[in-house]
Amino acid sequence: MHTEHKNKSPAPLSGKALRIDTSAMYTGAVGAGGLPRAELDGLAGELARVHELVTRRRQGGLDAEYASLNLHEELPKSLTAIEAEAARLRAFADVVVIGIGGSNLGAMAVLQALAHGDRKPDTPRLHFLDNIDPDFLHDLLARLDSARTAVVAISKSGGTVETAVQYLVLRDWLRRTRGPSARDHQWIVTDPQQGWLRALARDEGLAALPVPPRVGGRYSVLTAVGLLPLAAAGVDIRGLLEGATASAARCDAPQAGTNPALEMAALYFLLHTRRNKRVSVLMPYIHSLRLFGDWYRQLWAESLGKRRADGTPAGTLPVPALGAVDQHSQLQMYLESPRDLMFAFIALDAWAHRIDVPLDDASRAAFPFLDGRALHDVLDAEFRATRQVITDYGHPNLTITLPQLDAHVLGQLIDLYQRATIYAGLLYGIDPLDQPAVESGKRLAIAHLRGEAKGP
Ligand SMILES: O=P(O)(O)OC[C@H]1O[C@H](O)[C@H](O)[C@@H](O)[C@@H]1O
Repeated sequence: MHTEHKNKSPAPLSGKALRIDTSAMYTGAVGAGGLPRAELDGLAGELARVHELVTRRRQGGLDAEYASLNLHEELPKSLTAIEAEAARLRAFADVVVIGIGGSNLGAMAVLQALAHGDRKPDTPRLHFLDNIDPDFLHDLLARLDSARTAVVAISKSGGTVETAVQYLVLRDWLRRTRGPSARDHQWIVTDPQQGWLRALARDEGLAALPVPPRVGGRYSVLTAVGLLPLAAAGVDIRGLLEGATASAARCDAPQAGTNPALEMAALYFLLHTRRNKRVSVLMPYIHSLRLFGDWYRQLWAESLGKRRADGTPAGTLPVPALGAVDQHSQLQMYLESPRDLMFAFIALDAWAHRIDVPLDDASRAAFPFLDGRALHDVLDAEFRATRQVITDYGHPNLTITLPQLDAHVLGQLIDLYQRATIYAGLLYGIDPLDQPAVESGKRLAIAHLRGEAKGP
């Protein structure tokens, strides 16, 4: 498979590692709203316990309870199969990817981050369908030529109703327009044994890839769920997994000082439970990480938004934001209204392109401070200024700096957040892998469709 990654010699891992600066999470930087370092030190025993739990629960590869933490080791075995299906998808001009929540947020985030919405040569256009919107779907179908369109239905459970209904519409469209060859335009990614989509793939002999049974949707971007559409779009999926591998190795220690995922989890947990910081804003200063915020929101919210054994709520409300855009939208409230916020910024060291601000005499007179500056200088100044005022207002914050934006670094970022989320769940004493409350809503929606629901 052609990938950028294979065409260049891999950079040394250390040079490509993302950096995490947590200094502004502490009282020294933000005053009473932050943590004294001693409080983190006081959690050392608890962190060692949680680390031990994770180590135990991830033993056994894909059969482990925490199989999602083993994907960087296990998925390389499946890459040949994933890449073979991706190569077949690349014969199409358009690929409609149907899936919702964990079954599409990761792929959308990675694609936006690495392709900026552009299409690489010889790759299909990807169209993601998650929400049900008859008008949107109507217009999409009106634009597509079924002869040149493939459909990929992705659902871990294989029965999510939003995904099922839209897949049925697309399948019907393919059957009406392509007849018996409609089959050759369909791909399924789902549980290897169970669910409606798996039975269908079996009965109709459709191309299908498995999602490891013990990997839940929001932890599945590094399985065929994310990797198949991403590989079809020409994303360096091996680079993603290598980045996750580097992060996993880095996040293996039982102490916060040498395990960034454990440290992040501990700081969020302590700031929530001891300083009442109930909202965690993720604010990249990288436009193409906008959808990464949506992926983070599901990961954090569904994993941690639960009741603890003593009845108190676990988890902070994840709020995705985007610099510099949200300086002009949310910053006022961040600064002056609630006192219950903490922030994670994501910044970038090396942009792929330099664009200078071209000044003539009149514009130089209006903006003398822009003389000799490039666009990234402007963004960087805004990032530093915003972080400074947020710090001055007493909000704890950390900064993750990406050396560059490529598949390897993104793989690190994904792994870091997945690990931190699981550690945080265990610190709260809840199960970071389930989502029981969501299931009751699903059951009720079905009752409404059956006409059996009692509510309004
Ligand atoms: O992948 P699926 O089984 O279709 O599930 C899609 C989504 O459905 C549910 O609402 C769950 O709460 C999510 O965690 C999941 O990602």
